[in-house]
Amino acid sequence: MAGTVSKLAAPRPAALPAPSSSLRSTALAFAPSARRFRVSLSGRARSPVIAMASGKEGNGAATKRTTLHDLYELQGQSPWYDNLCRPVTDLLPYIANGVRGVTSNPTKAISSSNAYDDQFKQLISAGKDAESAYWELVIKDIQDACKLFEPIYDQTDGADGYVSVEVSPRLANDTQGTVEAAKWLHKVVNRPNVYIKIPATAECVPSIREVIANGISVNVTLIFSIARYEAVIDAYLDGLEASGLSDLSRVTSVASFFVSRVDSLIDKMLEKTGTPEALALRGKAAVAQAKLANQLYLKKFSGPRWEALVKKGAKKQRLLWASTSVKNPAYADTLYVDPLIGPDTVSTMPDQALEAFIDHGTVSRTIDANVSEAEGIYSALGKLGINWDEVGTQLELEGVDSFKGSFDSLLTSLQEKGNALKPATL
Ligand SMILES: O=C[C@H](O)COP(=O)(O)O
Repeated sequence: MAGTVSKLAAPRPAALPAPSSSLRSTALAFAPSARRFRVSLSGRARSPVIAMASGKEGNGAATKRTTLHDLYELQGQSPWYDNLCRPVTDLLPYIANGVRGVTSNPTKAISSSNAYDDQFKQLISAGKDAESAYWELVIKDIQDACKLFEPIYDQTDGADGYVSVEVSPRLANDTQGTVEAAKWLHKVVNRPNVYIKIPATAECVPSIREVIANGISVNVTLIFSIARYEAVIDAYLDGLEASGLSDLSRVTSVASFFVSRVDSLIDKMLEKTGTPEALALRGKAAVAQAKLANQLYLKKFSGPRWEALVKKGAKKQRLLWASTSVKNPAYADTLYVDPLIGPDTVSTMPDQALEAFIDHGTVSRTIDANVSEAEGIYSALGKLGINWDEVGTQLELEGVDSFKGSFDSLLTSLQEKGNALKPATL
């Protein structure tokens, strides 16, 4: 059973094109009852969706229309897939089922799969060191994925159909290093629909401004608080203004606001407080803050300053909901998707969230519903001692540390693997 479309759903905006028929021809019949994740030949956990896409269970039937198509066509929200790994052609059925962009985590992809082994061996044999080899593996995936999403990018005149790749997490506190890395990555990937991912750390907010000013499209990641989100929007606006470009239509950006991690941390704090009032607010902080972020977006992308940029073709920096998979099994599995639906937004979902939404998500405009309730929750949490800026700082530190940690450990393991290969191959 596909998810239901709300009777209140707005009519499809005329400007939004239907999914490409060529993309939709890929066979996939989603089976909501097929909950088991399988292990593919590459060793990576695959969802039933992917298994069918590989042809092992596909029946060659026409693509089934899903709630993902409704999400975009009825509500103007772009569903993206929060997972990019080899073979990149595994993305085709996702695209056919309504996915319109992809966020990547190369460290996770490479460390959990043996599909990179052959290219890695070739690179080491050719004399590359482990870190150069890492970037070549990443760049190949990103270029291949960009090609798959190019039709969406073209159909939407550069508004959608992006593939996002991060600069080295080791640079998360290095303003100029991040600028140089972003320029390099943009140049070597050399695709119009790549987003260079830069973290919203205090040090990298100026990098965002600089990279945008250089005409490079950016996915700003690791945003956890309203205060930092406002600084990110300002960096985007400043960068557009500083660019000197007469046509701003090809410099775009998404602001990745992390959702579930906010609840994970605040829930713990509320449990520590332990009062009935505190306990009643568990599972409510993340969505409330996200709704308020959207209010800020509406305010900042309006008025004379923004209108002057629109005259030069500027596109709004869309809010992208990240960290959308539910961490507390007691919560509804679409908790971080259903209440955050609205126009000109993106929701990037890993397999579990994507499948839950296809199966029983509700397509209805929710992002600007119950805003005063969200304000009430935000302020009640403040009165209970939750300091939103401190929550943002803690989550940012944890996020940066975790990305750096996995990057470092992958590079160590690639170095060991490379050293082990050398005697046999050189
Ligand atoms: O979209 C964001 C990242 O993939 C992180 O998600 P996560 O908070 O579920 O780890």
